[in-house]
Amino acid sequence: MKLIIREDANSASEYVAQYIIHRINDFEPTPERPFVLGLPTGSSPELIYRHLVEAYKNDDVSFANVVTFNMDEYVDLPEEHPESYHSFMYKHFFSHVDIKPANVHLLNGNAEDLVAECAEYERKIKEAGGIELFLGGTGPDGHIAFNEPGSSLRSRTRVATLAEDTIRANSRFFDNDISQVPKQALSVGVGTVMDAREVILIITGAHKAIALQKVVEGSVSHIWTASCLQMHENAMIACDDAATDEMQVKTVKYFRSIEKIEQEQLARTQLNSEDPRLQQWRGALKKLEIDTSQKAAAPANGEITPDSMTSRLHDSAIAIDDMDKMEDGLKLTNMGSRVNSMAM
Ligand SMILES: N[C@@H]1[C@@H](O)[C@H](O)[C@@H](COP(=O)(O)O)O[C@@H]1O
Repeated sequence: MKLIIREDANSASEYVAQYIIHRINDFEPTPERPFVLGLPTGSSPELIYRHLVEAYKNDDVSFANVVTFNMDEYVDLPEEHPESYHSFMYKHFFSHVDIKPANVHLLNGNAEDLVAECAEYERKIKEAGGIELFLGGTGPDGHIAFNEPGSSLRSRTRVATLAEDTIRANSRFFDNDISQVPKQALSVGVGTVMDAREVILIITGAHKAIALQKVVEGSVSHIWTASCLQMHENAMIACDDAATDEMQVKTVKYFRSIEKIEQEQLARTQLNSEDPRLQQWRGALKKLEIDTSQKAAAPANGEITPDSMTSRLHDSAIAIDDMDKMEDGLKLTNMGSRVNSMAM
């Protein structure tokens, strides 16, 4: 599992949005081979949707060949209700991008036969070739989708009953009136999420700190269902500083160091592949010869001073055959300043 930590919710969300954009663009989806994206609702992903919409408006990404499957929907709440997940998705995302309505999939919490609706949803996911990337959030009790504490880690799409904590947390969307919050929902299962080829969770805010700690540092458990990610081979959690409040400093440092090393490696790879001047420098270095016969004699007292080192460097005649043909900035004497300017 990867843990990406950013200063605040906005930068964590921006990171996730950029990541999704790269994944879609690299995939080069077509109508025959669409990118299949799993999507969540909730306040945490709102900022991600805002960044995705902005990127679409800037022509950085298209959703024309993206197929989506949402995680969950309340049971018995009319689709047009402002707090239904149908309304949420159109309000924050679908209405603002070029996604084709036929490519959007949301569970129907008003279906006559809810069990058949769930089975059909699983069938459609399979028919679409499985989910390439499932984006999710988590509740303060560590649930993923509506897989409340105690849900089987192999569960599939089904009717789920909301836990007291979730009803209380979601009452903020229903005039803080617990009695208005639906008590059941249709939800993809933990197993459905785990089948995705990649899973990303966004977890932000100090109120999610215990959940994040349990999910990352605790054991895999059906009580904190998002901990299932520990068993996924391609999972990432993006969080803000506040959400790491309950984690061990050692864990936070470790995940930060992984990201730092990856960034350094990436910068090096980009430098190698993109800068033709570096290739030129490499080619020249291969021809580097050191003529030790011309080295200055060691001082009688054997002491090596900065002065004697400088003269040795000159005398030892580092020869680069085509040095004259190189751009000035690439000559060894000038490399120090170049490396900094090329590194980022
Ligand atoms: N079923 C949804 C979850 O999928 C979501 O992750 C959670 C967190 O929501 P928020 O981001 O608003 O805290 O809310 C609901 O319970």
